[in-house]
Amino acid sequence: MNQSKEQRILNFVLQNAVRGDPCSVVDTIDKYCSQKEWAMNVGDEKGKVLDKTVEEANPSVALELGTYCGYSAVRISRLLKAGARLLTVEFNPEFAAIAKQMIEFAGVQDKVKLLEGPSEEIIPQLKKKYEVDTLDFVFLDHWKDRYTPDTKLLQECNLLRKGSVLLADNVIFPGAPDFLNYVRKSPHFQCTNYPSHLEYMQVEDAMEKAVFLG
Ligand SMILES: Nc1ncnc2c1ncn2CCCCCNC(=O)c1cc(-c2ccc(F)cc2)cc(O)c1O
Ligand SMILES: [Mg+2]
Repeated sequence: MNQSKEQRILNFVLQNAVRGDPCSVVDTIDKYCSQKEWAMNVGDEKGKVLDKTVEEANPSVALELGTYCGYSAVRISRLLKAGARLLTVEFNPEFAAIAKQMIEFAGVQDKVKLLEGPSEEIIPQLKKKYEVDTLDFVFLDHWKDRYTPDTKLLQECNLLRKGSVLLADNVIFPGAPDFLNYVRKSPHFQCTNYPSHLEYMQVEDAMEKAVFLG
């Protein structure tokens, strides 16, 4: 049975990156996906915006919606302080299996907890089952039409506190127009737009930061 693209990406990392070195894993995925096969990792240009936002937030507890191959989970967790943790949610079992291996190869498995399932099921479990009080940082990179309902769900579940930082990928392409509308119109969020480009392409894209005001 021939391999999936995600399996080919993982194999390229296992053969070319340095085990235990998250930066080399990130760079190796970018090399493969810019030269061989496009894939929907956040990529290096938007990845630099992600890095700056994570460093500014300096989260103790971070959530990622949409793990895919683990590129942004490795990218985020390499910046976390000692004792901080990233919970990353993946719906697709094949992607989750690839991401688990990617995270372990990068050596960040002690900082990252991979949760398999749909975000709408996992979010309501975060407090009781995963011992989360509130989230300091949330990276939205899953189905674009889930950004708004899941943001509302995070609020309803009291998972946000004054200063919690949401960062959303792809608000231009593929686009998340209702999310932009929702957070920009809401008195509970302070929004900032970061124009960029779709990963590995010259297509316009952007990230949106929405800080919860309480
Ligand atoms: N826990 C959960 N709950 C719900 N859905 C969940 C989930 N966990 C995962 N998913 C399911 C998300 C599937 C991937 C989401 N990301 C995307 O769909 C995405 C697509 C593009 C793209 C751009 C140009 C093109 F021509 C084609 C595609 C680029 C991106 O940066 C993207 O992030
Ligand atoms: Mg994305």
